[in-house]
Amino acid sequence: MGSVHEDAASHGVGVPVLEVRHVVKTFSGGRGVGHATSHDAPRAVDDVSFAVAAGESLAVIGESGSGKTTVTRIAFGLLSPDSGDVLFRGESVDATRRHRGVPRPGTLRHGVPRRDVATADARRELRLGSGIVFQDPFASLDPRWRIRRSVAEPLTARGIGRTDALARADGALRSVGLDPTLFGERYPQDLSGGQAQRAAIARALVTRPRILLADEPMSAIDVTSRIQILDTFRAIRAADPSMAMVVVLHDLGIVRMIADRVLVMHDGRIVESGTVDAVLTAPRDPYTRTLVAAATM
Ligand SMILES: Nc1ncnc2c1ncn2[C@@H]1O[C@H](COP(=O)(O)OP(=O)(O)OP(=O)(O)O)[C@@H](O)[C@H]1O
Repeated sequence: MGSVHEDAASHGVGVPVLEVRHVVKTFSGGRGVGHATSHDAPRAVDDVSFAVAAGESLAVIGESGSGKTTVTRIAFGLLSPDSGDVLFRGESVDATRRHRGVPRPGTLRHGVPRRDVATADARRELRLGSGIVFQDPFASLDPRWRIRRSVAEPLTARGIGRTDALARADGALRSVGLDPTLFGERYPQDLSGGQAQRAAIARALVTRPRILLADEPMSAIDVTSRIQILDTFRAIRAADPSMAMVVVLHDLGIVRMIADRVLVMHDGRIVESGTVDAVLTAPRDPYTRTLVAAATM
């Protein structure tokens, strides 16, 4: 494979956990009706490539509407790209579209191109091997369920027995600083925003994912609880140094505290990427300079 993105190559060892290659996404109401309306809409994501290595924490920053949520949703299999590919642990997740109509000799198995079988497997692996934390913690916690049950649910959904799953849920709650005897039996509405976000993180971690996505995990949380969320992210990285993280953020101070590397997006493209130190202390791109200057005002 000669086309591994330079970020992955420069970062070093082995196959990246997650790799995004030349991803393009346009949102358009007019697609599929025979008009060329999709050409009129700007690309929400425009030829974006990046890779995340095991143990690495990558921050994605950029102004509102720059494409951060769209590209990370594509990377984590929540949305399909128009073109490009996503690889989870070296296996293509989005190859079906790219290779459709170009069956290579010997790729048929029971009438299904083998590529499609591999892609379906890779999609499943991505789903099982990733954890996702959203901006609003209450969106990922069922209001009818006690916290312990919500945290255990990704395990019971994978066929793990209830007793085992609840014991592991208690462990996950402890790992985010929530005492399971105090919080496990509560309902989400009886938690503060910060506590609920930590419970949502516990739910994302309970399956021991290889990679965690957090999309603006602190923006719906009051300022005092943000410190606890920040500490939680640091603690979970320390507890599992091989887990990779992708965090969409807008606060550059937080980027410094929890990320190793940063991607800066602008109008659907990556305008700059590198180590947090390099990008935030000596930004090369004019747009990044504006962001950094605004943050230090
Ligand atoms: N479902 C959708 N339908 C139409 N347009 C969309 C949809 N989702 C996103 N967009 C558009 O795509 C572009 C990128 O949006 P995206 O949410 O990825 O940006 P963002 O950088 O995450 O912004 P924010 O920081 O405000 O969350 C924006 O112009 C947005 O309006």
